[in-house]
Amino acid sequence: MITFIEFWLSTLTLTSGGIIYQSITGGEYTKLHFKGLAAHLVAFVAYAVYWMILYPRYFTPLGNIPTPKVHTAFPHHETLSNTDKKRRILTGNYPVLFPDNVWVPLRELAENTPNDGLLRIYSALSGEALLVTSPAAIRDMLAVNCFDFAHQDLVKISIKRFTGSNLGFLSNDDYKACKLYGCHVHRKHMLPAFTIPHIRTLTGIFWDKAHEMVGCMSRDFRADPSARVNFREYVSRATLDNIGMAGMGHDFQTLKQPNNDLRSHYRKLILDPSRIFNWVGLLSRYIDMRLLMKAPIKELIEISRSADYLRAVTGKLVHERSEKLAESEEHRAKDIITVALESGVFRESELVDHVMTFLTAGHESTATAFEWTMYELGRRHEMQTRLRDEIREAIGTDLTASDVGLRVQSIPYLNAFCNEVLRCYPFSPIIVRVAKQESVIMGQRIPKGTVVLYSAEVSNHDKTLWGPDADIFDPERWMSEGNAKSGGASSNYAMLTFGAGPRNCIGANFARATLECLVAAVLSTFEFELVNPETAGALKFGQTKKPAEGVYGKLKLI
Ligand code: HEM
Repeated sequence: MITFIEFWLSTLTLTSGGIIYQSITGGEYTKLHFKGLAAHLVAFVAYAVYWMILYPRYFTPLGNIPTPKVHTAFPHHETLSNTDKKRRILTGNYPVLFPDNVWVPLRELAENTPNDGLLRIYSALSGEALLVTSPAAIRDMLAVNCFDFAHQDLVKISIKRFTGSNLGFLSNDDYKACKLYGCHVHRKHMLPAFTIPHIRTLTGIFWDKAHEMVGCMSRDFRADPSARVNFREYVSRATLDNIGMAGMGHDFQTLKQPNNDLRSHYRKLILDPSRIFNWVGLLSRYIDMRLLMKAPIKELIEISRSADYLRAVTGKLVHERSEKLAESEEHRAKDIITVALESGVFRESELVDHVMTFLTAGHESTATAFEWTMYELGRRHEMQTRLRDEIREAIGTDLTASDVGLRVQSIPYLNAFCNEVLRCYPFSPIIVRVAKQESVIMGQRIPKGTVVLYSAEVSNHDKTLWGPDADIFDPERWMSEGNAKSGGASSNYAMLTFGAGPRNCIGANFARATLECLVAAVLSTFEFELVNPETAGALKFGQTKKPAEGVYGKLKLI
């Protein structure tokens, strides 16, 4: 349906077009023209006043839910009184229109505003959203009523342009619309490829890629032992090649050829968030995303071109996989696409969508987890030494043995360390959903259209769930008896790095196993310390939790 702003813009264009036409042709402006313009102005002001001032105070159906009365402040504002920090019409509970990392102030708001599991938050132009904070509320949103909450159109439409109708963005509506198979069926038939037993069969691939990455690092190190190493540069290639091999049995070879076409297109698609999307995001509240995405903006055009390139490559690979299936290669580890093809459920075009999703969802997220692991290890030498000793004891000295990848998976301290990194550095610290139909969370009616958020950053650091040391990086919490899976948290909904419920991350086991191989490969070959300990932890602007400048290490071969 056409939005108010779209209607307003069209009629404004007609009215002002009339005036311009009259002035060009020498015709007379009528009073009616100017009354029309004035009416537009009044309608716009009334619209803005209602939604930005009156609605949040008097008309919202969520008015009984607690909301912070203040906006979070920059550090230099700490001396301001609460009156000076009052929630603002333009920036809501945030200090600026577009905070660099929106989850940082969100955590402060959640910790300082007493609530029973639901919190009302206001953002740019007083946009309203609910944050679920307690395990009971998270369970209702992500498990009990999970299909009532879909991704925002902004995310769906922009990502769907290159991933097609992928797993993550299918909602109940899509399910009904899908003539042949629905998302539940897709996920069900994709799941066997992501179970722990099947991931164990892929660990040989994960290890080979990790080992190859370390080979590249060693070669560069020998060429210049004093060089500082940017871990991102290596790991982003390793994880891309890894998904190519484990996903489709195809080596993208970006470790061997860092600047090949595939990688440069991929970088355009994923690695460079642009501030322009802040504005696209805001406008999408008022104007249909499909119109916005057609805007002739350079970044959008380039993204579309790169998406087309990657889809063409993926399409070709899926087709080759499908033909090869007839030849049956029982002796080899089965890549994800082969497992999916064997189910007989998927069309080739659907598999292209899924592979594009795996590339999008799985590559950068895993690479970033590895960067944060290097960041923590580089600052904690005793932990680095302990981890190295345990890794070397478990895998021995023959790093080319066929079962190294598998042995890496059962090193308790490595599991614990990686879990702690994933807890403290969730790649998607905040996930935004929209109620596609009326729903209920903890007995509270949630009207259709309500924006509902869950935040791994908030929940993963919640002291009521994790204990008073929730802010401290401590792998030991995963080592005590019975805590290997829970980290000692008091709820199954305390750790949200991979989401929760039926639509959680399908690739969580894949990501964990890959990460552990990458870390083990580096530590079994090098000792290292951080070159930039003061700045490596600074966050990159955007929706994901990434180091801004990269984590740089000074290596020493062992
Ligand atoms: C450290 C690495 C990773 C992190 C932190 C991560 C995080 C997440 C999160 C939070 C979600 C749920 C989003 C929501 O609630 O809407 C998700 C969904 C998803 N992830 Fe991951 N992910 C990672 C790695 C991977 C990998 C390696 C793959 C595939 C190879 C993958 C594939 C997917 C897919 C397909 C979905 C959508 C699932 C569905 O809706 O049915 N992810 N991921």
